[in-house]
Amino acid sequence: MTHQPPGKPSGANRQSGTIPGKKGPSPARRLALEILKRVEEKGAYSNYLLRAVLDERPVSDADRRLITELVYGVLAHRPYLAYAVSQYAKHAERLPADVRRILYLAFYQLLFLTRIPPYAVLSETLALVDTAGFTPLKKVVNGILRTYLREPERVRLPEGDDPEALSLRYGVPQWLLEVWRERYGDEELLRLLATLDVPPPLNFRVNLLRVDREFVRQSLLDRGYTVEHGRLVPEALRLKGRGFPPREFLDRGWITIQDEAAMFVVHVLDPRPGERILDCCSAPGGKATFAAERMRDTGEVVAVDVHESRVRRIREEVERLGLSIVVPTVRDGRDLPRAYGREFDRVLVDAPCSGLGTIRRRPELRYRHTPESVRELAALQRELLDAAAQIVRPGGVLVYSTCTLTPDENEGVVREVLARNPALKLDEEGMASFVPAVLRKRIRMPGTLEILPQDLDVDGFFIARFRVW
Ligand SMILES: C[S@@+](CC[C@H](N)C(=O)[O-])C[C@H]1O[C@@H](n2cnc3c(N)ncnc32)[C@H](O)[C@@H]1O
Repeated sequence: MTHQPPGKPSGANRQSGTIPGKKGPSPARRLALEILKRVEEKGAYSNYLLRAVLDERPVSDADRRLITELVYGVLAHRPYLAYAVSQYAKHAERLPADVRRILYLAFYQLLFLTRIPPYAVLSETLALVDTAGFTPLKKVVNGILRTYLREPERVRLPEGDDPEALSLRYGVPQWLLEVWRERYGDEELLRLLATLDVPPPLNFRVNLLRVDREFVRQSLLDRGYTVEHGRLVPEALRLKGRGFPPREFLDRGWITIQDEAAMFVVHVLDPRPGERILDCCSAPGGKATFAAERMRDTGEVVAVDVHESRVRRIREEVERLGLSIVVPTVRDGRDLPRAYGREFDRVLVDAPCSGLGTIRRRPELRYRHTPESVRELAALQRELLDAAAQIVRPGGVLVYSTCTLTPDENEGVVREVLARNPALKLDEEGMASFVPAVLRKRIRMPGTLEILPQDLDVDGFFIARFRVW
């Protein structure tokens, strides 16, 4: 996703004339279009959908990489691509949504993936217009692309650091840029944007109940993977680039794909063997199952989620990992005090949030949220925390985490919940004991921690650790 200035097309690409595109489009472009449509129209998460599609369709490694690059790139740079298309099409907004998507795919390749020759982009795009059922619009699309090839200088990446330029250059909405600039200042904001603009490593944890981390690392090295140790937790490994670990490692329950900052949340919760833990928003079970692994599968982890279909995912994960102490439970987290007394040693509220710390993996989130949706999520998070605080045993631990970077959620929620729950205290010492030196500067409110992607190349996360008295 690194930005490159629009490339000048070669002479061969400037010729106009017959419309290419007699062959069918490559499977990569067809699948990329299908995924983009489902993300935009059905609200699917791009990272889950990509993984599912790539799992079920037989595509080559090269195509996997291209599909991933196209889907993430188009989702991340939609405003810039829309602006680029509008420079060559008078009424682009009147084109059917699928044809616009096809044009975004084309312009993403022309502007960002300059290794793909423009004539290949042209013929692939026209073939895609055909198979998508828009043959009558082939001439229009051909005209738009050929005009670009003749006059590429009409579209320019804006320079300068004003919000409009940054927004187009990095694909982050202006309201969010303002929030981040106010919170982090100019320098840190630019570091954050630069990090969000490059593909993240793929992190996963090793199930130490089944296999040793070094064994997994060595097995991957033997198969030609570039694999490193994690930087925050001892169970973590990371793959460089957009590679994916072998399917059988997952099937055998050896590993679980999870960002390292998410793993770190479980370290801060610090569940111990034999304890009773409740995870109040737990699907698909990433943290609940990690808690069980760290508890050596003794004690109990009640894994609650409000969505039945998502609780099914927890069950599948529990089975895959061979765990016995996780109890998947369908319930609204706000109703917990009706079902339980003050009986849990530790409770985790890994709350539904705007997810803006994960936009490298789910680029679409940046355009799904607004200041209003953030405020609504913050209100839900407060309710969930209020309820969770009532089922922690006296002296027990409550952890609140999100994978987002907005102060209305996160610190804003902590402040309000503290103000109305005298039984809750931020656990400043406990939190500090988990935080490595490199992250100490991110403790703004003692007892809480904000992790930024540029710190350790992980997702952006917020974690607060409370004691309940
Ligand atoms: C950030 S995700 C949890 C991720 C999970 N902890 C993990 O590590 O795999 C938030 C979850 O909250 C659930 N959720 C949303 N509203 C809820 C509510 N009122 N009560 C319980 N769960 C809720 C969503 O279904 C979603 O699965």
